[in-house]
Amino acid sequence: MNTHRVNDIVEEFHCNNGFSDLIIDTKKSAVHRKHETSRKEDEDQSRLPALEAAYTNILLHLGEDTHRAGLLRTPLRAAKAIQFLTKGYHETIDDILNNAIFDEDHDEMVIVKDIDMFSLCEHHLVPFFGKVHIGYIPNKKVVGLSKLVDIWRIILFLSVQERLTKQIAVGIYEALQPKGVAVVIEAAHMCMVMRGVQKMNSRTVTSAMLGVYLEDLKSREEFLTLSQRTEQKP
Ligand SMILES: Nc1nc2c(ncn2[C@@H]2O[C@H](COP(=O)(O)OP(=O)(O)OP(=O)(O)O)[C@@H](O)[C@H]2O)c(=O)[nH]1
Ligand SMILES: [Zn+2]
Repeated sequence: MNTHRVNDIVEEFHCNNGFSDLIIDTKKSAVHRKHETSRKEDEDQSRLPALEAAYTNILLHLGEDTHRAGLLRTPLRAAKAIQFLTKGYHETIDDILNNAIFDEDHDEMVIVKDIDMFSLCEHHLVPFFGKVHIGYIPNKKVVGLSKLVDIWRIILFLSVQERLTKQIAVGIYEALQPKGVAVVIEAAHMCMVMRGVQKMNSRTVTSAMLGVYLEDLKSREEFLTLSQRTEQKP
């Protein structure tokens, strides 16, 4: 594998996207993490009144009566909901994977597929959602399978599907240093379903490949075949 090439791709990704400290973090101590979590909870709390006021304003500009019973607590609820739906800003792939990486002499492909995902389209602030398939080829280290599923929690923020796909691949690559990482996302964009072109059944498929998946066609094909295969139910 051409390690330099992968490192260049990873570095370029950080430079172009400017959120290296968002998702790919250097190893942090547990105490540091706890401290950061409570600092971010305080930050969220302090931002609630402004968000609440903003939602009141939106409702007013939609011509709503913000004093009617059904809407009285809506701005606060909506403010808390948007904070939840963007809570990925506060967590990193390293936070999720780091405690469950262990030594294992396994060098065959591992695939976890059909992971439910939700995110918000940064153009229209509406959801896109679907499935993530993740494959990696270990390099003496494997990660707890449920931790890969947990990645759905940290991809809650404003994004576009292509960037998000690469972000997951780069995050796993940096945390696990495997021989290769492959990520595919298949998602429906509500901005194309509920408005715009109104295509109910359109799906967007994006992929990101790093390490051996970049150069070895067989590994890439094996991942794509296995991740797309629908199992027959007994
Ligand atoms: N590449 C990419 N495009 C996206 C994603 N989410 C939304 N879009 C597109 O972003 C584009 C924004 O285009 P604009 O013309 O600026 O906005 P718009 O007038 O609201 O576009 P329409 O959605 O076509 O009505 C649209 O083509 C959307 O379909 C995404 O994750 N990736
Ligand atoms: Zn959109």
